[in-house]
Amino acid sequence: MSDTVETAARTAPAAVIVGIDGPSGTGKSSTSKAVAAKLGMRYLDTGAQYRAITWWMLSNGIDVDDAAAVADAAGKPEIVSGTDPSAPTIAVDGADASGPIRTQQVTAAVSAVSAVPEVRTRLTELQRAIAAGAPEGIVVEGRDVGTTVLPDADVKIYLTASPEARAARRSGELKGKEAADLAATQAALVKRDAADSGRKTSPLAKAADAVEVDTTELTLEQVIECLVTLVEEKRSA
Ligand SMILES: Nc1ncnc2c1ncn2[C@@H]1O[C@H](COP(=O)(O)OP(=O)(O)OP(=O)(O)O)[C@@H](O)[C@H]1O
Ligand SMILES: Nc1ccn([C@@H]2O[C@H](COP(=O)(O)O)[C@@H](O)[C@H]2O)c(=O)n1
Repeated sequence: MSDTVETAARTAPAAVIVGIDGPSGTGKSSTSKAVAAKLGMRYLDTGAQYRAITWWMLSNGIDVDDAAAVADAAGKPEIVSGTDPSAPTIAVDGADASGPIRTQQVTAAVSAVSAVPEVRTRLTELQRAIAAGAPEGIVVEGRDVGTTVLPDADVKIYLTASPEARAARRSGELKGKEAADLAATQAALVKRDAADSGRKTSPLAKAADAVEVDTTELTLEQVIECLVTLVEEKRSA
């Protein structure tokens, strides 16, 4: 081995796998993307994949409350995630789905679809394959990354925040668009969390070895800094 190659091998940061879970609106996407971008890692939004399959079900006339029908169709759509943290993408059957998956209709239906075991099996396999194919390391965010998808992840984070803070953040996003009032936003968040935590298969839960970070009183920048420090400690260990 030449000196240059030897030095590069010694100084290259370890490719770590980071799992970030937590309830809706706690800041998983914003912080995961920023941490991955800062550290030169890939980024995977598993929620976008559940939204994508939900959008496909709705677009193809599948009754999302009919678990058997959803299970039968679970293998049909092709879901492709792009993992560049500065421009993550999601495509269904070759078409960009990044806009349609964020509609209220999809948000209202996604918990019913994500509760179906056949859907979870399909997407969990896809998520593991994407993580295994990321030599730079990857930040994967969702609801069951630390408990089920990547139980051997090097760093596990569980983000929380009060329902009031989460609703205020979300209402800020909606301002001028849908003018959702704070109470309705909070009720919708709490309802989705209850469904996601209460399902039988792989519910939203904190892994026993996850570090819990309450972001209620923290700015986005403070959360990013905290997570970058945790990942860097692991990479240099
Ligand atoms: N610590 C913070 N302080 C203030 N605003 C924040 C903080 N973290 C995130 N936000 C803002 O809150 C909103 C929700 O954040 P984000 O989409 O990252 O949450 P999430 O956990 O991924 O939500 P979901 O699970 O519903 O996709 C965004 O507008 C984001 O900019
Ligand atoms: N690992 C995951 C990730 C997401 N879900 C389901 O998808 C919904 C949408 O997630 P967002 O992060 O985009 O809000 C979420 O409410 C869950 O129903 C999941 O089950 N597992």
